[in-house]
Amino acid sequence: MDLPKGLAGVIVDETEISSTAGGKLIYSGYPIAELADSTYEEVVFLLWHSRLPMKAELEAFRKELVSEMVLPSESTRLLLYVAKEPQHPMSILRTATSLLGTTNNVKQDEPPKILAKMLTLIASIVRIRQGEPMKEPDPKLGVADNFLYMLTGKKPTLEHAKMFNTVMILHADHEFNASTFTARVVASTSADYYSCLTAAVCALKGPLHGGANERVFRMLEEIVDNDADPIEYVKDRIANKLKVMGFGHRVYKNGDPRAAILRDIAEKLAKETHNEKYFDVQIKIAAFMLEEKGLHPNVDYYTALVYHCLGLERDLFTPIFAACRTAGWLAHVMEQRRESCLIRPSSEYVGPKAREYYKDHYVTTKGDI
Ligand SMILES: CC(=O)SCCNC(=O)CCNC(=O)[C@H](O)C(C)(C)COP(=O)(O)OP(=O)(O)OC[C@H]1O[C@@H](n2cnc3c(N)ncnc32)[C@H](O)[C@@H]1OP(=O)(O)O
Ligand SMILES: O=C([O-])CC(=O)C(=O)O
Repeated sequence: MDLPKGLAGVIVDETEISSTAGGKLIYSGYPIAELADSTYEEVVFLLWHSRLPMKAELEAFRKELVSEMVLPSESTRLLLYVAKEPQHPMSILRTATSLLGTTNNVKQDEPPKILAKMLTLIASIVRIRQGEPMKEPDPKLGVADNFLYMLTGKKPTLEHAKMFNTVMILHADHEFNASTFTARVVASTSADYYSCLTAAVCALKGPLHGGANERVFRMLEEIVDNDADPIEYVKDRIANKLKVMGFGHRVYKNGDPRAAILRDIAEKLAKETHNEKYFDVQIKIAAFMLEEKGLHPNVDYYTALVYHCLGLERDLFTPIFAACRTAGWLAHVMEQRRESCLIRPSSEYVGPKAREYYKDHYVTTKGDI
């Protein structure tokens, strides 16, 4: 049977949350380029309620999210223990997400609290690692602004906050990507929110999915630090059958609509923070990949440089992606729960047939008796 590998192109269910049909990304009907100027909380509201919030609703939602950006003391205590270990922050996040679901006072939490606490978890991992005290959220700021503040310990400028809002919005959802689908499978068994999110974090961690952004910047550093020729570097990877991280996409074969927006932000920030050397390398590699392989940059490619220019360390890039995508994961978990239908596909068995155990067992154990 000719099966589509990795479920490529297979429509497994309906969703009202987002669509990539025709290579265009929309959240609940709105084109991503229009939403990019919004705030993260407005977009989260849209993803969760299928409509834009009224002014008062939005302000109440912002306040609720920001006020919940503190961790229960049990989580902080355990996090202090786990986050001190020299592990990748994505591994710590995996454990910490699960941990969040075991502390009694958040067990029954609803999505706004869970989202706020996921952002705080990631900021806490950073602050603990740096041996710095946690910053309290500023009740006057928005969610993305506060998240950036808590990550870096510095109040962001208006322009940086706006850029970070855009990045968070662009990462908030992407229909049935691998981590979201994972969350939906877990949700379909009626498991709790934290089980769904822990599973989603695990799926996002891999380099073919969310783990690519960190590897993009590792590549840029290797090239710049060694004064290497970017094209020779990439040619070498391709000759060795290695992927060039940040390129290609399962659904966008003619370009990722988010990449153009992110490219502009990366260019502006690179100029402002004197990181043009990385941006120049990115432009050269992007031109080569298109020309030679017909592959376009995906969402991870320019985001890596944006995060670097905002002062964020390379191994935080994927956890920050997880923070942004938590909004989408929760939207899909809620939608899947409403459906209340177990996801359990079928497979075609291609292993050996019609074997006889007693006969084979006699043969395999004969020599041992
Ligand atoms: C948030 C996100 O998850 S966005 C994706 C982030 N991941 C990355 O950036 C990792 C690099 N990219 C990839 O591994 C892939 O492009 C994926 C996994 C994202 C998409 O994979 P698929 O849709 O299955 O495409 P597939 O892997 O079949 O690629 C088709 C062809 O392009 C090649 N190709 C695809 N991406 C790349 C790449 N980044 N570098 C080099 N070659 C590539 C494949 O080797 C394959 O070539 P072949 O036909 O000669 O075997
Ligand atoms: O949709 C996908 O396959 C990958 C993803 O999560 C994204 O591009 O945001």
